[in-house]
Amino acid sequence: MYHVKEAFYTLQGEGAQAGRASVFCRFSGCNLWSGREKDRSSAQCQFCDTGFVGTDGLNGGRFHDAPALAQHLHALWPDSTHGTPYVVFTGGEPLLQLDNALINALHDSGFEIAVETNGTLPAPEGIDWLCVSPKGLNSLAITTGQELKLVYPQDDAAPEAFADLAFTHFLLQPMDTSFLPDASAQEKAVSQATKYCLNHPQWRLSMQIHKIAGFA
Ligand SMILES: C[S@@+](CC[C@H](N)C(=O)[O-])C[C@H]1O[C@@H](n2cnc3c(N)ncnc32)[C@H](O)[C@@H]1O
Ligand SMILES: Nc1nc2[nH]cc(C(=O)O)c2c(=O)[nH]1
Ligand code: SF4
Ligand SMILES: [Mg+2]
Repeated sequence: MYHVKEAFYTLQGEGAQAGRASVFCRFSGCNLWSGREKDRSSAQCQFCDTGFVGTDGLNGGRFHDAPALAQHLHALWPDSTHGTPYVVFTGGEPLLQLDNALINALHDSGFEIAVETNGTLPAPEGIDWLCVSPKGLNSLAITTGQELKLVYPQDDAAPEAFADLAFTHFLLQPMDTSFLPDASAQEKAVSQATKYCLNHPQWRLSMQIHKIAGFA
């Protein structure tokens, strides 16, 4: 059984694939936060910008098997004659639920598969684009992939700790603090990330373009 908070068709807003048409599948649940505000200050990840509790979002629900979820996601892709269908599994933490059966079912229906993960859990084989986004002191179970996208700044996770890992792309994403107690940290995060990328050209700036442009 797969628990999906929401699923929708949009443009990837972050990272090296920003701007690409994508079906997003947001799984319910995370291993670093319950998703409840009362637990945020004691969570292992405290800056999350996402709601992932339950299955009540747009196109969300409980799916009994991989073919059922694959069919549900395929129906959200608008045009099977042009371009390669692209699905982004996110959450919550998608590696709590994504398995070989679902990867095979999506590949069978022609999808290229991307994953956004906190990197603390092992990944199944067959993911085409793996984006790891480290969270504080939580140790990484995944140290290779296409993209290392670090939310910046984080007290316990400096870019230097990840710069030698085997990723193709390295991105710094300014922390969105607009919903946190210190909302004014936002502007500072953008200027600090910009400065870091200028001084360390291995790293690229990742702005969250869906928030700037106002889409999901
Ligand atoms: C909501 S997470 C879900 C996937 C996975 N649990 C993870 O943390 O990578 C999706 C992406 O949003 C990023 N993110 C979460 N909160 C953020 C914030 N306040 N500002 C900027 N990026 C954030 C995460 O680092 C991750 O790259
Ligand atoms: N457009 C858009 N791009 C995204 N990239 C990563 C997202 C996420 O929440 O994982 C996200 C999202 O929620 N929306
Ligand atoms: S690990 Fe990802 S989904 Fe979990 S709380 Fe942190 S940002 Fe949110
Ligand atoms: Mg998001």
